[in-house]
Amino acid sequence: MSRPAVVLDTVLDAVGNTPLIRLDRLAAKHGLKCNLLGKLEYMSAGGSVKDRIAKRMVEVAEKEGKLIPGHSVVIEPTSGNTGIGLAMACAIKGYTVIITLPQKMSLEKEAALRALGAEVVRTPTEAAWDSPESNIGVAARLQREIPGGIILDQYRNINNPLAHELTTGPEIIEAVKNTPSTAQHPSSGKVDVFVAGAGTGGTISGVAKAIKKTHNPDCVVVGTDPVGSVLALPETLNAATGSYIIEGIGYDFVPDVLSREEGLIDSWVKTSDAEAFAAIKELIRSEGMLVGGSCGSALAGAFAWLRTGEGKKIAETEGKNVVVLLPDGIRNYIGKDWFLKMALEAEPSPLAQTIAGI
Ligand SMILES: C=C(NCc1c(COP(=O)(O)O)cnc(C)c1O)C(=O)O
Repeated sequence: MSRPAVVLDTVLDAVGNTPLIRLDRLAAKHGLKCNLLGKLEYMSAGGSVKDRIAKRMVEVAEKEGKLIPGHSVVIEPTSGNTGIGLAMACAIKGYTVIITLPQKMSLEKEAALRALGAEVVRTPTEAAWDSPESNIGVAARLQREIPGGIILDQYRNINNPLAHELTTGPEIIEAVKNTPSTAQHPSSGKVDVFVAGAGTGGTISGVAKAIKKTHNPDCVVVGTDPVGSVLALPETLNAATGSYIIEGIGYDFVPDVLSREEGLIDSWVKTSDAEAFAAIKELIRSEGMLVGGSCGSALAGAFAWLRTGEGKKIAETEGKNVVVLLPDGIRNYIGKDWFLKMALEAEPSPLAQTIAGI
């Protein structure tokens, strides 16, 4: 998996190719006999899984003649990470970029966007997706009014899920296939379960297609969706309403790129902020991975699915490979109250007491 030791042309050549890492300590804490593996997307150049779609959407738009250097203004509604990926590409390629970003999203993401040269327009978090005030509505107005304005549109653009069908999925498959089964780490040699959260749904849809079409049609794909979002199926799962703090996942509409065809996403699990924060704390502490909020949602959803029914059987079977997509890292949230509370809250430890006594 490690990158070839060659000089890369630009940072865009360092997008993706992220590691798939065993979460053995965490699996043991949860009594899992199966393999729990984390796809660590904060190791991508821009810091998240969304780098991949940003790179592909820009490169395809250029090939199609839709992006003209010195003329085009890239405008995108985003919860931040897609924007960072786009701003990274635009910084290199010389396009102006405007990002519409709901107030809820972190200042850290806004700072990264502005450092990359993007203009950032904040929009009300509570605005419905189809209202003129939403980040989608404001982006549409800016595109109409600004000469050369173009929205690459992660919610409809087929290059969103395609980026994952062509890169994220194959990387996961290759990593599992290339890792031999050993006495210490028995492996089925297949991706038996894939768990991911959904925002646009591009990641879970694209990876699921790659795995089921080219590798293991029997892989169980599990989507996780925050309480308050409407992406899960059956719809009855979405009865509870309300807001949530975790960024990047869940919506009040179903994006076009979220594939809902029969047999692609097999199950959905609803997750709460509290479950996500607890899972992040465990993951950081057990595995040393400096992950972001939605990683906790995906992990909490995985643990919930592995506790019941078919999931329980998988959990109790040595060698089964359960892959969890971990979308970004703490860089995006390091100053957020929820993160500071989780990281700094006093936990009486003998060592702390010893230190205090010195
Ligand atoms: C939609 C956007 N982000 C998706 C995202 C997701 C979901 O990825 P999707 O492929 O969009 O379903 C999960 N976690 C984080 C931290 C994310 O940023 C965005 O950045 O505009």
